[in-house]
Order: sequence, then C-alpha cells, then structure tokens
Amino acid sequence: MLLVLLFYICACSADQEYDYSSAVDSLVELIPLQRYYYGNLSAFADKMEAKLSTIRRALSKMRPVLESAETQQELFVGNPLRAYSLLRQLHHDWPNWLDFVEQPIGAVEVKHFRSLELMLPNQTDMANAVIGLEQIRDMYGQTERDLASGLLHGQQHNVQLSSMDCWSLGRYYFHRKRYVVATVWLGLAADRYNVSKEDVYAVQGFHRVELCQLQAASLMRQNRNEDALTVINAALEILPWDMRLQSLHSRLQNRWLVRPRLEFAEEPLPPADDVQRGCRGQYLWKTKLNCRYTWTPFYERLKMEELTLDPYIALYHDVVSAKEMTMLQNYGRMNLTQDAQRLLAKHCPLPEAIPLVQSLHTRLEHMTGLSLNNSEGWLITNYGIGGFFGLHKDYFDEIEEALRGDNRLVTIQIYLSNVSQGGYTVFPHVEVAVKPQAGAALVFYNLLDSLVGDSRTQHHACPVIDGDKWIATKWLSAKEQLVSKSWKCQL
Ligand SMILES: O=C(O)CCC(=O)C(=O)O
Ligand SMILES: [Fe+2]
Repeated sequence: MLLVLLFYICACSADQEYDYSSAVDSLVELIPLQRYYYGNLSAFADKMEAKLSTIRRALSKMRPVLESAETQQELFVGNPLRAYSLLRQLHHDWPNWLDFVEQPIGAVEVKHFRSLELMLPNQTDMANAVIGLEQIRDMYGQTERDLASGLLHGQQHNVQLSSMDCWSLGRYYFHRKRYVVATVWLGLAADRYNVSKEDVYAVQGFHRVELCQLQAASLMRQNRNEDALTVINAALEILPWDMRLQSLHSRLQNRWLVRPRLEFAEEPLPPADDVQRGCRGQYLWKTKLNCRYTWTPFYERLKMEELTLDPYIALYHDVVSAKEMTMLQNYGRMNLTQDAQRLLAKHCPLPEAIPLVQSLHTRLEHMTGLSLNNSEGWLITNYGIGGFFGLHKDYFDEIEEALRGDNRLVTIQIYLSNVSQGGYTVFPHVEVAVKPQAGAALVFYNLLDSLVGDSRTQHHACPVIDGDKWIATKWLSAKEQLVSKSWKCQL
C-alpha cells in the first residue's frame, strides 16, 4: 500500500507547485495524502508499541527477582546460580538494552513523512481557503460562530470546526491585524478547548497559555483592556504560577489605569445587497414568465424556461446527458489549470475536434437557432472552497471590441453538475438567480439590438457552499450571427 502511494507521489515532479484550495477536483488529491499520513503515523505507533511491549515484558521478569534480592541481599548473591545470572545480566544485558533503547523508532516512517513534505498544502492554500470561508460568511450572512458549528445558510451540516481550526483562523487574522475577527475566532477556540486533548494540542504547538495571551493581545489592540483582563484572570485561575500570564496581568493592570475602556458592541450584519439577495434565493418570483416545451430535430421535446425576456435569459433543461457530463468532467480533470480571473476556480479549454463537442454544437445550434461557428472555444471550469466569480460582464466594451473585431452576442453556460448548496448564477440588475442543475444550459444575450453591451446582463457566480460545481461555457460570435443570419427562417 505504502509502495503504491510512494510511486504515485514520486510520479509527480518534485518542483511542482500544488494548489489545492481553488478546485474541488484538486482538493480530492488531499485524501490519499491524509490516508498516507494516517497510515504512516499508525505504522510509527505500532513500532513504538512493539518496542514498549518488549521493554515491559523484560521489566516484568526482572521485577520479582529484584524484589527478592533487595530483601535478602547476602542470601541472594550467596547462591552461585543467582549470582551468575546477576553477573550475566549486568555484564551482558545492560549494554544490549542500551543499544536497544538508543535505536531510533520508525526511521522508515520518519523518512516517509519527510518525502511528502513538498506535497503538503502551503500558505497560499490556507489563505485561499480563508477567502472561501469569508465569501460564504459574507454572501450568506453567516457569523463565525455559524461557520464553526457547521450552520451554513440555514442548513446544519454534520461538521464542526475544532478548537485548533479556530485557533489557526484566529492567528491568521491576528497576524493580518484584523483584531475584531481574530478575537471572535480565538474566543471560539477557547470555547472548544478540550483539556483531555492537551497532549495532542502540544504536538501542534497549541497551548492554552498562548491562546489566552493572543486573545488578550487581540483585545488590547482594540482597547478592550477590561475584557483582556477577564481572559487573563480566568487563565490565572487554572495556571496561577504561569510567569507569562502573571506578567501580562500586571501590564494590563497598569494599562487599565492609563487607558479607559472603550465601549464595544458587535456590529450588526449589514442589510443584504442585490447580489447577496440573489445568492440567498431572495429574489421575487417572476409571474409572467413560463416554462414550455420546444421541438427541434435533435430533441423530441426540450424543456425551456424563460427567466427574463429583456435582456433575454433562458434555461434549457436536460441538454447534456449524465454520460456526457462525466466525459467532460474527466477531460477537465486532466487539464485544469489556475484561472487568472477567478481565485477560487480552475479551468481548461476544450478542443473543438472531440466528437462529443461536435455533437453538442449541432444540438445547441438546433436549440438556439444560432451559429456556433467562429466563436471562442469551450471553457470547462471547476470551483473550489467558497468558489465564486465576482460581478462581471461577458461582453467586450468598445475598446476591447475594436481590438478583437468581434463581440460576444450570446453566452451558453452548461451546468455539468448539481451543487448541493450555493453556487447560483445571479443577474442582480434584473433579479434573476439560477440554481445549477446538471445538464441544463443557461443562454443569455449580452448585447442590445444596437450591438452595444447590455450592462443589465452583468452576473455573479455565488460562492459554492457545499458540493462540486462544474460548468462548460461558450461565447457566441456576434459577427458570425450577422453573417450567417441563421436565426432567420430560411424560406
Ligand atoms: O459559474 C457561473 O455560474 C458563472 C460563470 C461565468 O459567469 C463566466 O464564466 O463568465
Ligand atoms: Fe460570465
């Protein structure tokens, strides 16, 4: 098992930059790493246990002999057999035991741990994960306490952040001088602190005294000296002799004399803006629009939902089959790279020559009545923790259009997966929110009749709360439609 994993790991080049947080597809790679970490640590523990059990068995044999020797010393060594055995043990066994205890335990496991260090998530992964959590917190109006207790946008998830997770978030914000949020996370770390786990915490460099010190420091930076003193007093009750706490206590008392307490009140959450309302599913239902079936040569029956008529936004259901979605995702899996525009997403272009793409083109041309020729290639995207795409337009403004000699008349965005929670595509100016539905194609017109960009089509991809969001996107050429006029009935 270990060999297989080592092979898998060595197959990746040593200087490769790992980037896990920005796509669920990359986060999956952490699971074999965690499995290896577990296996290696337990192999180490087995060896330690085996060594311990050898020592304990030897000790249990030695103890009764030593006890009888202690009580009747002359009588004991007066017996030649006992005397011989005693001589032998001290002459021969002692140095052998010394060798045995000096032998390092689990040298192989230690080597394995080291060999994987290059593959571990780095600071950027941690920072991106924090950005993802912040996106979820702000977009869905959560508090840090909600996140810590697994309550995400009204849904209780079967997961909690541990004291160490909260401590790590608290330290992250403290070092970035964001003391208000640091204080909240450190407070949560203190609430979740479990004394019975202190030995494990210590391995991770997590100590109660340091937690209290950081909590106090973070409060002091906000001039909340009285609260800092309360934290330190509580800590001193548990650890009265700790010098660091004592010195902080006296510093705080002096500081308290010179700086009066500022009133502190937690800021209420700001009211939701238009994007946030969309992501939270709070737009009003549009009563005049409907869902209808259309017929095309390719589909017997195609379910089409109009989302707004002006600008025109429609959702076609079941355009791509489950098998095709898997094929497209698998292609993406092998080729995803970091997305320059989206921090928490990876993407890759899809070659037009693939038969599946050709068949998709015919289908979409029948479906939309538009030509897919001469348009930009397909792009497959996979989002990561809290993966989102800020408010943007798909069309080019005047200067960009002049440079490119074309514009993007229509966007076709196919959802290649369902998303358990979050990840809507929202158009805040026209209050349209689209929940990702595997196989459905979102089609919207980016340009006005004058062929100028329609700013009402600006859209935002909401942070994914839970699940794996995959999409395939294509932008159709405006020039091509004018030339081919394919949407006109050719009578
Ligand atoms: O992920 C989404 O829902 C929207 C993506 C998008 O707007 C884009 O790729 O241009
Ligand atoms: Fe877009």
